[in-house]
Amino acid sequence: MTLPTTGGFDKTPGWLDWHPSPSTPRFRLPEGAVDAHCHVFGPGAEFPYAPERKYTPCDAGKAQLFALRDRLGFSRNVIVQATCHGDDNRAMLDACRASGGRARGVATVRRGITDAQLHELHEAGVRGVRFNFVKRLVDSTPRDELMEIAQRVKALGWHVVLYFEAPDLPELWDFFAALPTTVVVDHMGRPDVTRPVDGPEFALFLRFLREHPFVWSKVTCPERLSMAGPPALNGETAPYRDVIPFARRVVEEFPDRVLWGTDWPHPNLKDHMPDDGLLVDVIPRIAPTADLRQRLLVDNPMRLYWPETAAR
Ligand SMILES: O=C(O)c1cc(C(=O)O)oc(=O)c1
Repeated sequence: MTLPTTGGFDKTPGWLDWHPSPSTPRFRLPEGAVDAHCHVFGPGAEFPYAPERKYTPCDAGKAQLFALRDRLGFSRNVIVQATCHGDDNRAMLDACRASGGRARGVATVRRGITDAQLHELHEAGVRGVRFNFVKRLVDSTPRDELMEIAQRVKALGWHVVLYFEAPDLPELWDFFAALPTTVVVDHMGRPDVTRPVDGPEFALFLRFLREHPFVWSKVTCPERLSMAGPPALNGETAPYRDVIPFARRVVEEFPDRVLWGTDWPHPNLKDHMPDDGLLVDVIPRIAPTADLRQRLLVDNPMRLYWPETAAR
């Protein structure tokens, strides 16, 4: 068991480190399953955190990520650029390159990036860019710049990953709807799960998916969205009961446009750090049939990130 380092950086006060000894999941993942949302942090001594970051994490490097992948039973990872690295994609690219083709990436880029640099990212395994609208994580989201980037990456066959919170969807709707390529929403657009799953807020998110067939959703982060728990700790077999109906609704209505991921190493959790093995055991509760699980964990992420080898 290795404990996380920080590479000389001071962690944000109250920072929760990744779980040191996740349990082996009881649920057996289908062959070829993809963890389609995870991050690497540093290590800070090799890949320093960005000056403009809003938090300083513990290190969570590629070796730990690949060890977790193997322990949980995943075949592949999609590594999403974390905001603590700004638009310095080196840690994520290094992990993709070291994965032997088993990791693809989602980058953060700015307008000044050249075509040659974009091609370099593609060579390393990047297949998307992330636009972040969560105010506690980024300072600005210039829409003309984002639209320009979206147009450029469309030409490479990439998609756009969006991170926003449910109350902001009405205001962002038209901009999102105008994006020219496939769109993947992080963490179901962060619904308030104390509200009814049939209520107006989540209905708007479902309508957004229904009216825009190019929009996908990650059914991720019950540990982040849950208000009532119980947490995925100490062998709990039915954690995060309040989030399950939301994720299940999305999986059942849009089975070909959903992705699942661990969100390891779970940045900015305040309350508890989940046991990632127990988090994997949530999957059959949100995707109750083998067919839904095959699409969620294998077919959909393969189509988006490894289209050259996807079966269907
Ligand atoms: O909610 C968060 O704090 C969070 C942060 C990041 C990031 O810093 O990139 O990514 C996530 O998926 C979630």
